[in-house]
Amino acid sequence: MTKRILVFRELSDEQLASLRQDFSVDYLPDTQSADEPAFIEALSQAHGLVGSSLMITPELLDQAPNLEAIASISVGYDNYPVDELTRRGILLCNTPDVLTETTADTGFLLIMCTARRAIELAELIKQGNWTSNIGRNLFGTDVHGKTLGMIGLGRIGAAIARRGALGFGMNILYTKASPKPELERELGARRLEMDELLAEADIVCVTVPLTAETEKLFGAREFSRMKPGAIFVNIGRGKVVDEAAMIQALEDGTLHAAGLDVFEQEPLPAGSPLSSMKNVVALPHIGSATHETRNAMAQRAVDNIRLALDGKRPLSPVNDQILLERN
Ligand SMILES: NC(=O)C1=CN([C@@H]2O[C@H](COP(=O)(O)OP(=O)(O)OC[C@H]3O[C@@H](n4cnc5c(N)ncnc54)[C@H](OP(=O)(O)O)[C@@H]3O)[C@@H](O)[C@H]2O)C=CC1
Ligand SMILES: O=CC(=O)O
Repeated sequence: MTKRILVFRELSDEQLASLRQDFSVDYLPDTQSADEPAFIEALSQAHGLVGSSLMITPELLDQAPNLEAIASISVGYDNYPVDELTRRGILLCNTPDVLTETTADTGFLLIMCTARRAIELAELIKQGNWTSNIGRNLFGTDVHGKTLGMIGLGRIGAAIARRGALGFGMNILYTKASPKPELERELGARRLEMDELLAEADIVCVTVPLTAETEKLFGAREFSRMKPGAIFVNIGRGKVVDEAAMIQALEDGTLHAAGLDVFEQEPLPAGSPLSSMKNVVALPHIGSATHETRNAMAQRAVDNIRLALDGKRPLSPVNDQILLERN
């Protein structure tokens, strides 16, 4: 029997053709919500799913009696009910590593743009308002030589810290990660308690995944413990931060500026104060959004789903206890 795959994000022609050689493929790359009838119809037949960003609920899984594997085109998997997938024997795969450096570039872009007020000052020119020399009121702050506090020091966190330490001579602090002796040697990184890090860091950068433990990890209390003039960057997930508390901290000056690629609700709702605050650089979740990296992520997902549906070990399984139980 030919297995069916529902692909709900764009793949290259070559990737799609390679899947079509061996599987029956339903291709719905423009799916915006898992409620769409065409998606539900294809889901009811699917043995495999390939896509990203849809909230997959247990109720939705009830409508997928044949489902064996999901290949997410993302490294984060907070939109999947992992325990429920495992209970049902459905293998979940993600795309670690291939997006690490690109996402770290975006993290550093946020650090640079926020500290040097690059977007705000570029707008000055676009709006025809560069009429005299820039004065102190528009100066930024240095990045080189400053202290970078990493919340999470996994793949992406380490890649950002490396840019900071080796490229910009920054001091690296970290918390919310197990000890990393190699990075401590390579980068001179120091592991501190959260409050100690907040008191020392000039720039705080969030790279932890969204989990039950990290949800609203950052709130009014944490912002109030940051150094005056410090900058906050979030490249992890929006819900790790209490967004209302962050807006309040930005408004009352507790927090100097923020660089954000992720938000509590995405797309950012029209009218969110974050879309118009001068001391905020907000990007539309573009951490990994380059041609090269999105293609590599899609290829990883294609490879993962093929291996999983062939009964082999995928390249990057999330709930690989299923594979152990099978053997
Ligand atoms: N903005 C964007 O476009 C993108 C955002 N992301 C986000 O970045 C996150 C991190 O990716 P990546 O660096 O590859 O992941 P890793 O798993 O390599 O790193 C996660 C880091 O967070 C730490 N951590 C702290 N608390 C927890 C917890 N409760 N559960 C799990 N980890 C915890 C880990 O600690 P330890 O070192 O002890 O394991 C680790 O240092 C993704 O999950 C995703 O949410 C990813 C890609 C693009
Ligand atoms: O947010 C992106 C991801 O890959 O996770």
